[in-house]
Amino acid sequence: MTGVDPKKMVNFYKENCPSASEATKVSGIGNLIPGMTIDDFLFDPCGYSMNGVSKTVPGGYMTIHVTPEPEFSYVSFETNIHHKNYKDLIKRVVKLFGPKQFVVTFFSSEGKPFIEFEEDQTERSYYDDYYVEDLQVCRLPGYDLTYALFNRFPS
Ligand SMILES: C[S@@+](CC[C@H](N)C(=O)[O-])C[C@H]1O[C@@H](n2cnc3c(N)ncnc32)[C@H](O)[C@@H]1O
Repeated sequence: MTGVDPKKMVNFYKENCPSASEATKVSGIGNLIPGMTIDDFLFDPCGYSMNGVSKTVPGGYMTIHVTPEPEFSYVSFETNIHHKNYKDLIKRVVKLFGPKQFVVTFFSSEGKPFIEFEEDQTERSYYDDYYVEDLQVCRLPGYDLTYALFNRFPS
């Protein structure tokens, strides 16, 4: 995610937030995926990283890194935890950070690419306030990789 909303970045500055666990809580990161043991870190003067391991899904993890400086703001999110509805998960992640642009890379070994966007390739698909700028589906041996680039509309 790039061009993230500066108002949503205030929690990732030490002068505004007393601790990493507070940043995890007030930013909403702590509620993204339930049942995680979280190891989080707030850099000085700003910046945030967290790694979470699932208490219930063996080997399940999530990780988030936040670079809040407005000149080059960037947030990454990654998880291997299976979700019935990835569209909903991505929507919730994007809402926490309000980026101007974001990229989704989606790996699936179940023969199911990121279907919600693959179905509508004739016109630009919309996703809340975002449109799909680019969409590529690579069918690789044993898994599919979907790449999608989203831009906020109007940009
Ligand atoms: C969260 S770290 C992670 C960077 C990594 N490239 C990523 O996105 O996975 C980047 C943020 O932490 C801040 N930061 C402060 N001290 C740092 C340090 N010693 N090493 C790395 N980042 C630091 C940077 O200014 C930036 O806002």
